[in-house]
Amino acid sequence: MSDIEVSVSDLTVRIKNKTILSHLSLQVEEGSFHGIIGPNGAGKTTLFTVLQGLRKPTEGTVQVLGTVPYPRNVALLRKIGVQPQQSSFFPKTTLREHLTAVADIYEVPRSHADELIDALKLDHVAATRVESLSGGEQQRLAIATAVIHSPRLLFLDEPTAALDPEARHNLVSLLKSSERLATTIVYTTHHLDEAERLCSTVSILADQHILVTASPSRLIAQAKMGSTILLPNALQQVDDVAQLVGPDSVRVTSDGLAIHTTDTGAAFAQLAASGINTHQAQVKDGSLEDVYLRLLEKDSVE
Ligand SMILES: Nc1ncnc2c1ncn2[C@@H]1O[C@H](COP(=O)(O)OP(=O)(O)OP(=O)(O)O)[C@@H](O)[C@H]1O
Repeated sequence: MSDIEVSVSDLTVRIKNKTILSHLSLQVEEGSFHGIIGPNGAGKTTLFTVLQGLRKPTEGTVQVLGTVPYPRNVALLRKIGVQPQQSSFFPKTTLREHLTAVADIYEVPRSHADELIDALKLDHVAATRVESLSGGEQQRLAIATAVIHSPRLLFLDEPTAALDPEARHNLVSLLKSSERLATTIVYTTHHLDEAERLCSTVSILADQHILVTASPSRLIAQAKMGSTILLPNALQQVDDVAQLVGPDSVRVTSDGLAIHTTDTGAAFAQLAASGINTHQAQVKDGSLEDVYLRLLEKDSVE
């Protein structure tokens, strides 16, 4: 069994008499890529500030790498990595000068800067001033800054926010080879496709606490979401299909008939036996986004 790198038990955070987090519990295992996902204002950043020792818990216990992060613990700071805001880069320096200065502050060899420039594909802009970098390059520099001292645990708060699709794709591919960055990564995102691709474990934060923690595949399997079969050439047979699978399981979409099923094999056999046109049919399995939306819907009803 892996060690627990972050352990939060019954955490409540109140800011100016407003309860932001209430009775929240969370465990992050060593070696995991742990995503915290939740709606805007759910308290993800607040949770990060508590884990990083920037905010005192109102109630509950928090341990990070076996120690209490608040009040700020210098020994712990050397073992964790936090991506800085772009406004925290040293002004007027080039990318390489910035990273070298951070290496000096942490008293690690300056060669770390060059290794990260290479690993994060920043060679072509190493001599560019930090304020002239593109959004994607600044985001990669922020990650390099966070990991230059080889932290065990890395916190990334929406690292791919505000990136164009190509820059986001490139950063996600980089994060996927995360063993270069840190042993354990805790990150937040609003891109659920990205979380499904990257995370070994996902926690859903809503209604002031963690609703569920599991691997994306387990969450999808447990939710028994079923699959959607898209039939682009069967629009004229909508009545026959509705009779066959039930009217609640079929929808007319601009791309064709969409059938919801929990047994794709049986559904195809049934459609073929009834002469439904299955030419160019596509199957889409349930996604983390489907599970998330369903959970939040249920949570708001309860
Ligand atoms: N210093 C503060 N004073 C007052 N309210 C605060 C403070 N910090 C956070 N909050 C409130 O706490 C709630 C949670 O904010 P937080 O930034 O942690 O959410 P989040 O999940 O990170 O949101 P997002 O996904 O939009 O970034 C919000 O309602 C926010 O307004």
